[in-house]
Amino acid sequence: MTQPIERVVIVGAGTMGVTLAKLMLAHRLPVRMIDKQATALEACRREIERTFSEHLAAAGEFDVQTHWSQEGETSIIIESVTENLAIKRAVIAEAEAHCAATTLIVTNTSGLSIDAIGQGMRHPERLAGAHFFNPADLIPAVEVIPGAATTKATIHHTCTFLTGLGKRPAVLNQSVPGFVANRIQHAIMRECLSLLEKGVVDAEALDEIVQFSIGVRLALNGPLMQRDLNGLDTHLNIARYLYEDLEDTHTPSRLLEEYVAQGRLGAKTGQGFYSWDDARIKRQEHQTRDSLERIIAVAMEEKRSGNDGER
Ligand SMILES: NC(=O)c1ccc[n+]([C@@H]2O[C@H](COP(=O)([O-])OP(=O)(O)OC[C@H]3O[C@@H](n4cnc5c(N)ncnc54)[C@H](O)[C@@H]3O)[C@@H](O)[C@H]2O)c1
Repeated sequence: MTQPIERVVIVGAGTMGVTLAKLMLAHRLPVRMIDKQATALEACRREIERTFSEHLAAAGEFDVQTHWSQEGETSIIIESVTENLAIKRAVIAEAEAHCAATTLIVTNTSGLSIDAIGQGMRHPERLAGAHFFNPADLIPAVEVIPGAATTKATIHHTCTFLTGLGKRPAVLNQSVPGFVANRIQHAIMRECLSLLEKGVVDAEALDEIVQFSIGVRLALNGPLMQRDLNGLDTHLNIARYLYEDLEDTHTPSRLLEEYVAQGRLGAKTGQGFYSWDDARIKRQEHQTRDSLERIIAVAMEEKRSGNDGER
């Protein structure tokens, strides 16, 4: 990136938009937040002021708008609205109408097709997926996804921007539904739900097994490096007898459908796999953020000290 970034325009002041704004502001990038809901913008402003002090917002580095303004060429636009193709397309069309032909536009979709989101764009070559993880100001990885029309220069620009934010961009070769992280997360959850449905294990025991075995190992090594260390012949021997027994349903689990139909949505409704009250939620949120920071620091230190999977 040769020119300094004039402003980062974040569209969608929801869960992700707020942590994206924190990330940009922590790196001293001016932020404009756009959301059609004034209440979402107010909540976002309050959270930003709480985090960075009122001084920052007053200095004009952060502003909020319900409508678009014309943006300069060196702004970057991050689309982070509701995960709905029609809404995202409409937002991208508005973005294109309010920026220069070369302005970088990235979408934070969790797994919708980049080509489908970019359909109808005048300049689809400057659209890329940049899938952040929640909270975006903390989690290092960002999946970078090209569409069929995305140029190499756009991917390079996206990665340079992300690296400048202290992120670890990882580029996919093509866009597939769910990209990499959500495909793997859902493959794991499909098996977890199947094990619960079959009564093989209870929720507490399942979480205990996964967290303190695969979980702690994955914090330090990706699954492929971990398997290299374990031996691929051993993995193959297990795969030969196990796969015929693994869950391979093409529809969401019955248990999950039932829970959601009953309003059992997890912490936000007080009941999911576990029971939740406000105190437990607060404790967990605080503990998770604090612990994540420490785990990330350990994982980064491991990488720095040479455990980086040279091929
Ligand atoms: N929540 C996560 O853990 C997570 C993680 C990674 C990526 N994502 C992705 O990030 C995106 C946003 O997710 P979220 O969890 O922040 O959603 P959210 O529902 O919390 O927020 C979405 C915001 O978009 C706004 N919006 C909707 N239509 C709009 C429009 N036309 N113009 C302007 N604003 C509009 C809504 O008012 C709302 O404030 C989604 O694509 C989601 O898949 C979410």
